[in-house]
Amino acid sequence: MSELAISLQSAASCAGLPLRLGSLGGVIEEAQSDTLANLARTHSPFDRRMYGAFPFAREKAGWLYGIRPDSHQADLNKAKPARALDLCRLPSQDAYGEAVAATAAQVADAANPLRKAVLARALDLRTDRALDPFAVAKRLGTDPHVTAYCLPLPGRRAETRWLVGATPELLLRKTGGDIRSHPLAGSARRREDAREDADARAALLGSEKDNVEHRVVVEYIHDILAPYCSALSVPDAPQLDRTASMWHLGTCIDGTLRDADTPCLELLAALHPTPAVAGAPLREALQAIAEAEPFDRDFYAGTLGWVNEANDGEWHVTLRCAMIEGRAARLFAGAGIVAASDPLEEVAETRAKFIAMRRALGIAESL
Ligand SMILES: C=C(O[C@H]1C=CC=C(C(=O)O)[C@@H]1O)C(=O)O
Repeated sequence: MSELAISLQSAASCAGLPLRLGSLGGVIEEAQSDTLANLARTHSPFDRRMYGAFPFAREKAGWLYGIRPDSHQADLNKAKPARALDLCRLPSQDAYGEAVAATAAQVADAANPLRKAVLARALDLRTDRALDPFAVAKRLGTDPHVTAYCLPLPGRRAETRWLVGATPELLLRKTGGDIRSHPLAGSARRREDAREDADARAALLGSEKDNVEHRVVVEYIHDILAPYCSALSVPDAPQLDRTASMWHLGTCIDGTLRDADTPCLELLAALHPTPAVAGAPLREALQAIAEAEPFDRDFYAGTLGWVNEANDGEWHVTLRCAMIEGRAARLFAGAGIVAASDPLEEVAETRAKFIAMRRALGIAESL
C-alpha cells in the first residue's frame, strides 16, 4: 500500500472523533497530513480553519483537521476513572542526571559550539482501565494560565492515540500584519506556602543560570523573525509567568510584518523548534538530544494550534503533555541545560513539570 493510501486510510479513521484546543471544540470532518515545511511551502490558502499538531522532528508529518464546531465533547469513557498500576522512568533519574552533567560539560567547553540543549525524560504509565483523554484535558484546563488540548492522532493501531496536555507557551500568533511570540525558559516549582512561593519566584528572576537559558531562546526568536518584520520589540529583561504548578521566565515579543500576507505556517516552519525545546545551535542541540534521550519525542515539544483562510493562526509549544492510548500513557518533561546546570536540580525541575499531568491523571507523586 502506498504512503498516500495509508495516510488517507488513517485520515478516515479519525473522522467523527472529537478534538479540543483551548475553548474550541469540534468533531473532525477532514484531515491532511504532511510536514510543516511542505505545508508552508505550498502557500495555498485553506478554505476553512484547520486545527492540528506537528511533531518535534521537522522531517516527520503532522496533522491538520477541518472540524465541525461542537462544544459538546463526547464522554469517551463513562466507566470509573482509571487507576495507576505502575510507572516506568525513561531514562532513570540517575541516567538523566548523568546526561545533564555530560551536556553541561559540553556547553562549558569553549571549543564546543553547543550553547544550550533541552533534555527531556518520559514516564510510562499503565492503568487498570482505559484512560479518558477528555476528562484529563478538562482537569488540566482548570488552570487559567494554560491552553489545554486533546487531539486524536491517526495511525494503524487498534486504539486511537490521543495527544493531551496543557501548555503555557505561545510560539506564534499572527493576526494580519501583527505577530506575537511569548517564549518561556527558566523554571521554578511553585510552593503551597505564599512566602516560599514568593521566594521561589524572586530566586528565579535573579538566577543567572535561568537568565542565560532564557536569553538563548529570545535571541533565536528575534533573529528568525527580524527579516520578516518592519518592527520587532523585545523587552530587555524577562517577566515572570506562571501556571498552577510552575514559575517561568517569559518574554513577550511583538512584531509588525513587512508583508501582512506572509503565511502563518511559513513563520511557524521557520521558528520551530526554538531553543525552548531544542537548543542552540540547532544542529548540535539535536545531536545532544538524540544521544541523551532513549525515546522518540513524537508530538511532545512539537507545535499545535490552528490556521485559518486568511493565513492567520495561533500555535503553541506542545508541552506538559501525554500521549494516551487505551490503558497506557507516556508523559514528557524537559529542561534547558547550560554550563551552570546542576544534575539534581534538573531532575527536580522535570519532576515539577510532571506535576500538572500527574494531578490530572491522578498519579501520586510518590509513584
Ligand atoms: C521543555 C519544557 O519546558 C520548556 C518551557 C518552559 C521552561 C523550560 C525550562 O525552564 O527549561 C523549557 O524550555 C517542558 O515543559 O517539557
